[in-house]
Amino acid sequence: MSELILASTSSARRALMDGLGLAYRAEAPGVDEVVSPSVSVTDAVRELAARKARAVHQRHPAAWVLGADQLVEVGGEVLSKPEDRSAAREQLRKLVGNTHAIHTGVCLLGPGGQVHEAVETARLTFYAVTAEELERYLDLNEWEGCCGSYRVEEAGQALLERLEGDRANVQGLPMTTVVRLLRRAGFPFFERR
Ligand SMILES: Nc1nc2c(ncn2[C@@H]2O[C@H](COP(=O)(O)OP(=O)(O)OP(=O)(O)O)[C@@H](O)[C@H]2O)c(=O)[nH]1
Repeated sequence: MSELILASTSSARRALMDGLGLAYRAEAPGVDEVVSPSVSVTDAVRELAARKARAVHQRHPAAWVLGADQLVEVGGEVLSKPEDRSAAREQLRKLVGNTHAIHTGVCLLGPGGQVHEAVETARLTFYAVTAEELERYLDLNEWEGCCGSYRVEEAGQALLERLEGDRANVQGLPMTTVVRLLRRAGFPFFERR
């Protein structure tokens, strides 16, 4: 099977792929993540995942390349990664006591131009916590590098009242879907090394 490359700088995405046990390596996509504001949030993550995969696939056309992109949607607003603590505070204020959607686009490009792609959505409801509790959570710095300013697999799970969907999707890769795409592409699992 051709080499598998994860077109990502995300440590959370690497951790999820490590768990799968397939041989792969990661490479930064190096693309700008700007899309037209007129594009729907699901089309935006689909396009950006494909853009990241294409950028790495152009450098390694004989490989399989997996790209992903994630955005949060709440009250009609789209959130990505916060620039700083105050931006993270603003994001979390919108999420607490509310239900938001996390959309993740994934795109798997193959050596012969094969394309397998999907967009997965999870819905999360957060407890209505006090401003003081929110400051304590911000002090943990879990907001850094995270779309929506929280980490569902770490202390941020204490904000989570209800989750509908794939928990791995919230972390950065909807692994149920990633496995489906990899199986469609013919990847063998549980190979003896
Ligand atoms: N650990 C963790 N990371 C999260 C969580 N929610 C979102 N993220 C991260 O937030 C980031 C979403 O932003 P993206 O623009 O899709 O990805 P990125 O971080 O720029 O990384 P690239 O794949 O290189 O584009 C990803 O790195 C996700 O792994 C979470 O609950 N836990």
